[in-house]
Amino acid sequence: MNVFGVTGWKNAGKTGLMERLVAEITARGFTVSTVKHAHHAFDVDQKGRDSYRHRAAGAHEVMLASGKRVAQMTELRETPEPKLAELLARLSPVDLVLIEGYKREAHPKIEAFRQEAGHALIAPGDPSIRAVAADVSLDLDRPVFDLDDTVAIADFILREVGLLATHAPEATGLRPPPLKNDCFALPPGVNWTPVDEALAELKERLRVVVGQEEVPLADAAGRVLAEDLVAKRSNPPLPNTAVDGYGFSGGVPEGEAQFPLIDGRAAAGIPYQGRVPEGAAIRVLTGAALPDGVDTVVLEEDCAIGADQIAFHGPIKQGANTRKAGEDVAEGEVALPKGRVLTPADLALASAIGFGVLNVFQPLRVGVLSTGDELVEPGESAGPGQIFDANRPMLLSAIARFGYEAVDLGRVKDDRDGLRAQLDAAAERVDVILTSGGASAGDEDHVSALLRESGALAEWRIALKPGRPLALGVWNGVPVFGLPGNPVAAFVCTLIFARPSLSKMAGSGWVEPLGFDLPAAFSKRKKPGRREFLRARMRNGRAEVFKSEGSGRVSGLSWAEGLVELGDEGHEIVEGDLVRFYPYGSFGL
Ligand SMILES: Nc1nc2c(c(=O)[nH]1)N[C@H]1C(S)=C(S)[C@@H](COP(=O)(O)OP(=O)(O)OC[C@H]3O[C@@H](n4cnc5c(N)ncnc54)[C@H](O)[C@@H]3O)O[C@H]1N2
Ligand code: MOO
Repeated sequence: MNVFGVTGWKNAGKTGLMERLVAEITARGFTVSTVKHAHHAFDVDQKGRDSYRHRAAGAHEVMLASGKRVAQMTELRETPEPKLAELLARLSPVDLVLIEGYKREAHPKIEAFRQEAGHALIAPGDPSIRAVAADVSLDLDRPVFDLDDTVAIADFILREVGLLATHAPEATGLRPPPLKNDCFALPPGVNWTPVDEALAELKERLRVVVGQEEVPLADAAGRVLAEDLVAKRSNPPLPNTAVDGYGFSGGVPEGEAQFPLIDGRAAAGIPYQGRVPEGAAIRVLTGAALPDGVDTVVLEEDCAIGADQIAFHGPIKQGANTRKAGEDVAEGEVALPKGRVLTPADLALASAIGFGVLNVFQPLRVGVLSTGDELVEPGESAGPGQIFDANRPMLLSAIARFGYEAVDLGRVKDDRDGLRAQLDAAAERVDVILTSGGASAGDEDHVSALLRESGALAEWRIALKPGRPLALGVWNGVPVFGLPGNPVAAFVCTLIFARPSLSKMAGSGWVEPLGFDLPAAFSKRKKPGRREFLRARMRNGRAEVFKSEGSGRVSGLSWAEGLVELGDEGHEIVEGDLVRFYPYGSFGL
């Protein structure tokens, strides 16, 4: 049963909060029960009443019933107070049990807090307190709600116990709270952030931003498991035969062997009901559950088969040609971990262990927006100073390849109000926004300016080529990756920074590309202090790089089949030296 507590000191507003929560949550269509811990000698009965007299006379339990309600009182007398778990077990099933008091029990709770009551907060020393409902603002490592904001508190509790996903009227699913504004803030004083440091910051600060939903198994390929998949059933469920042949009990020594055949057979899905006597054999077909009295099978090709007996040459080991129950997966075993991106083979496994529906994360919706006065749509007519939007189709298709829902947010001019309106609208529709252009600090770099204005920008100047200016911010709770405008820089930043970040936000955890070392087919001198990615491809076992490193040269991205990474330190690469190559496929493309 889902359980959530309301705790707090005396006069902190617990009972009022309980009352409002019960009203709010039942109004949303859930059934709610409550448990309250009271002081020692509480009594709901009154002296002189019939029920009181029954008790006083020594009854163990007194049940009082009418057409409207039933009350059951248990006199504990000398027996110890029942534990909370025992009390919960007595309640009829409901969607949620709210518990008032029971501070020391480990169930998740919200703490009610009123400043004027004059007590210290319990939350800092008690991890079971998941949030605080207070009449003042507090600086805490947990969510703090206004004590009177019953709607938000109810949302929080329902989300915590997993009820928002299935019952929310909008059916938007279980949605975690938005990311905090400061989630991309860089430590003060940092100017050029090394790539690894930037990645470590993102890995540390980002978390899952999507809700959960249930989907039929057949539609689950590519989706992200939202919980460990625990085998409901062993695979195989019963010991069975791996071949078509004849089953009997025990091993057979070297030499000729004969077994009388009994009537009947065992086939997959059609078990043999009786017991096979010791010394006799029975016809079995691949996949059939082993009948009682059978633990070994001889292949039919190895047998001479008569009307009522078989003969073959031993030896045959006991257990030969059979599969043990659960030899593949045992019931209760975690077959696939939470966060797994489901493959076709995983669907076979999930089905084999008893699942028809899977609890997955809702798809991450990633919006892509291009910025720049100079941009026109691909294929349209372009003036002399105009260029075709190359980034948007590239980024949208990369997002789709990563397995997310790519949302085309179009183009926006270098105009702050227009961009603001676009971001506002986008934040309603998507979980993450990727913009390109306007990320550095020029007069027309409105993305960084706006994010700065919203107070949630970290302009990361990354020690990276290409892709130096990366503006990270949070717009109305939605993370924004302000990618550089140059297509090569936008692409590299997407693969190196956005991809693992998106994976973490989508529930599939931080991912790292798998590269390998190849002898260079080029030579190059590189200064220390920043990492470089070169457009590259593998030919004849060596890494070739594109003839130019220009960050606007789209043709090189297309020519390449991957990236060569040159580390932060200085390099003097000559042909034949090993360099690290990452095929595009290792980035999920
Ligand atoms: N004074 C400085 N100038 C620049 C710096 C710097 O540090 N100081 N950094 C340079 C680097 S490195 C890059 S990368 C770019 C990134 O600048 P922005 O993100 O502000 O991008 P824009 O200026 O808007 O555009 C740069 C370039 O890319 C073209 N572009 C933009 N969007 C698209 C698109 N959707 N499709 C195709 N091409 C696009 C745009 O026309 C520009 O040519 O800043 C350098 N400058
Ligand atoms: O990021 Mo810029 O493209 O390094 O040239």
